[in-house]
Amino acid sequence: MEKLMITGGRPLQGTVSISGAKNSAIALIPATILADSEVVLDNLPLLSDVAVFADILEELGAKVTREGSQMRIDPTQIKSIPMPNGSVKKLRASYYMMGALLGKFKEATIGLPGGCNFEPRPIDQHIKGFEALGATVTNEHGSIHLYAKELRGAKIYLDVSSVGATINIMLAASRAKGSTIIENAAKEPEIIDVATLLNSMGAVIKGAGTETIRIEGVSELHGCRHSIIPDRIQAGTYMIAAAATRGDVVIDNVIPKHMEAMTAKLLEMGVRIEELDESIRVIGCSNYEAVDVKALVYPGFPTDLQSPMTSLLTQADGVSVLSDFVYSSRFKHVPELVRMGAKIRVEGRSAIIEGSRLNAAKVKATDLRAGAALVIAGLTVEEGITEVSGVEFIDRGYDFLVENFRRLGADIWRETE
Ligand SMILES: CC(=O)N[C@H]1[C@@H](OP(=O)(O)OP(=O)(O)OC[C@H]2O[C@@H](n3ccc(=O)[nH]c3=O)[C@H](O)[C@@H]2O)O[C@H](CO)[C@@H](O)[C@@H]1O
Ligand SMILES: C=C(OP(=O)(O)O)C(=O)O
Repeated sequence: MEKLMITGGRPLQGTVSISGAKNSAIALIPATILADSEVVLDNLPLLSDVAVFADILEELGAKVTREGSQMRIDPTQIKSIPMPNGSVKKLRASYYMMGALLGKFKEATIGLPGGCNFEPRPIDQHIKGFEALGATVTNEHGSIHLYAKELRGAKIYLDVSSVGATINIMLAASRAKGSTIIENAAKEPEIIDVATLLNSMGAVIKGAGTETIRIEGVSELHGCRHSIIPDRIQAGTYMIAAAATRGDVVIDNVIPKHMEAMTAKLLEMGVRIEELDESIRVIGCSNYEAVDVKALVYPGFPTDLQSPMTSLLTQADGVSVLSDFVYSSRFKHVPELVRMGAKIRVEGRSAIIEGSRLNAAKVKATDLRAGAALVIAGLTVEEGITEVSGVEFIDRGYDFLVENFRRLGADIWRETE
């Protein structure tokens, strides 16, 4: 096990380049199962979740070769073997194996997903979608078994606009007979990315990025080459870190449109922002206004940036209220920040944050974004060494985190626990 050691108090300066989006990558890799020839994915992030997914596909019989940020996947030998345990338990997005295998083989057995369990994360909307397409879904000893004699297009209204359910239904419906309409679909940019890949593979998907997605099923899908969109959550994390350390950082290889909710909040706090075509410059200052933030589905403020934002709001003057309307109790970072001297209390789905100076402490990341929040908090501390354990969670979503922060002037390093 490793931990991160941070001597903070240095304003971050320079340029950081953002890699491909985790939440796209881990949907695109299983999507390639549906193809009947090689798919090449470019701009892949070097994350533990991506490595685990490559292992899962290899276990099923795919040939996976990786060179830097490119992955070539030859799915021609894949079989739908039951995967009740093992790698699928290591990550949340293993649920995409259900949609992909059901679409291709009409049958799958997959263990319930693992990943960051900051609160119960049901998959009832995924199941509802598969059943609407004609599958029988049973839960046997913690594994989901799916079977369909034939998949038929259907109209599916999602009770919550779930990212995972929207993508999973797109995967299965791409190979169903007839038309599927998803209403109240999630609109996150990663959904457009998955639809773009599937369409390049020969699928017929319209409306991705809106609340109504139409899918005309096709009988086969072929290989293609696809470049993954930049990771808006990594980008937002570095924007927050730049502001929190009162630094001056250019965040490169981003789509500024994807960052609007983040940018708007930073501007409201008094942070200076300069936008170019594919980069955003964040210039911090000595005093920030307290603001209220509501984490919502896209294009609202992302729940995945809620924890890092909590750390920044400890640096504002006055009281901020940060509410999460996607995950009501995603506050495992709060007790750890309190150990660092933060004045935060949680009331219902909100964190009430009073500006305060943070001090060095030994803290523990219990999920990915809680980890990012603790690193940002550590970067603001002027005396002593902050120790963040639970690095394996952080490695799920941030490649080259230490290298990137060091290049920006931070004093941060890994140590074995
Ligand atoms: C791999 C991936 O892309 N992960 C992201 C994805 O997770 P994930 O796809 O798991 O999140 P969802 O969009 O499905 O969840 C949104 C909300 O819907 C609820 N819900 C979801 C599905 C369901 O069947 N029933 C149900 O009630 C959840 O409990 C949550 O309150 O979107 C989340 C919300 O933007 C992000 O935090 C995650 O980083
Ligand atoms: C919660 C997250 O990811 P996952 O859904 O993969 O656990 C995240 O990226 O913040």
